[in-house]
Amino acid sequence: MAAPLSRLSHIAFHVPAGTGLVSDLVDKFRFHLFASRVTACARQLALRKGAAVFLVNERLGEAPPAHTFPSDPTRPAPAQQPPLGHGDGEFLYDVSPSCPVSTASNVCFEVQDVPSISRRLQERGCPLAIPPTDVTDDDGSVTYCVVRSVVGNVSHTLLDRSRYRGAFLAGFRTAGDIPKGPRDPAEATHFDHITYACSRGSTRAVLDWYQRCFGFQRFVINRQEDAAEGYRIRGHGVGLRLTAMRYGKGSEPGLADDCKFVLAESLPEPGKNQVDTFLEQHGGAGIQHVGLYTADIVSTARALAEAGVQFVEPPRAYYSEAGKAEEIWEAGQDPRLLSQHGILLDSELAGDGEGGGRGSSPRQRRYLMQIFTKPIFPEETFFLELIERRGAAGFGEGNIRALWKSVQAYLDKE
Ligand SMILES: O=C(O)C(=O)Cc1ccc(O)cc1
Repeated sequence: MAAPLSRLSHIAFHVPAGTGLVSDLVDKFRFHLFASRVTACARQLALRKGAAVFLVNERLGEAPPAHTFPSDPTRPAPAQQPPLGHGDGEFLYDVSPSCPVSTASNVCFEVQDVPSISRRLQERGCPLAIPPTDVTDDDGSVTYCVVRSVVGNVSHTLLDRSRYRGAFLAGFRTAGDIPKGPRDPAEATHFDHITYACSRGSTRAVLDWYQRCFGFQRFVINRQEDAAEGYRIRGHGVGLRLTAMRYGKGSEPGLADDCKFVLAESLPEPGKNQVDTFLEQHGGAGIQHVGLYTADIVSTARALAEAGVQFVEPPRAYYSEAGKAEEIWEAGQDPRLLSQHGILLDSELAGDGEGGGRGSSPRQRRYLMQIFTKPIFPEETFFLELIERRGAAGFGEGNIRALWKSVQAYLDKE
């Protein structure tokens, strides 16, 4: 049996110190800092928005080799004593990704039994980057291990925090204020999906690895999808193969236990290509973007834009394309409002894709709305997305083409 995952815990970034990611997440994306760990060589900050948690790992100064820290007397003493069970030289609960640029490189899952999962992974030929390790502080203990995936620099930390009472993980201190007051207009509730930019021809191996190791199941994201080839979108400058998988059973779209994984591979087409641009500038495959779920995309997009988040602009013709305004009205939305904020809408009739059919009448329109930020690092690599699903579990061709064109326009300008 593959190793069962209970739920997504957080997604970790690795960035050089002083990149401004933490201040952007707090000031622009309205995440709340809630836990921190600082040593002489690393700063680790945990930020939350609803159930979506990012851990930002910043390397401070020169890093000691893993095996000499923390006992090497020639190294400066850590500012905050690392707790027992320190697995890696710099970053607790993670390995340093070999990546020359800022990157989102760890998707961390909660599991029930780390030692038994570690054994199963090793039996399946997956060597562990960090073997089962206990970390203890005054609030209890956490057990974790780290496995490197077959996608570029992506690792997975698997952790059990059932014996931990603190705000985040053992070794971290509580930081920041719990937000009070009225509902946040910039609300987002959880991670909807994580999209990997994969190298050409690697999709099958990635699917097989996640299925073998963690029991992920492929799911169909669009009716036009081919069982063997995935969902191919080609022509008019777009060349993309999408394939999706999930680790849970799949629930109603919009629930927090339903984070999906999307594999994006480029197909040969003339012109610049956002997946290949990512691979080039990131130095290999990795997490290209993360979709943050919101129940009210218009308010969230408005509040984030007012706070300084930069979104890519949809192609000028998007809202005036034949039938687009009608499609938006039929979905119960206002095309003027969506165009004002640059939000894309794609609808499907029941029967398209695989998800969302439960409880909907046979001709009911299901749809999703999306908006994409510009890359958040200096390179054209990682970006964030806001997504609101109204019954649609997959991804529509219209939005993907529009996103592709807007990103291309943005890349061409750079
Ligand atoms: O629409 C989404 O959020 C996807 O995840 C599909 C996708 C994946 C990669 C791209 O470069 C563009 C679109």
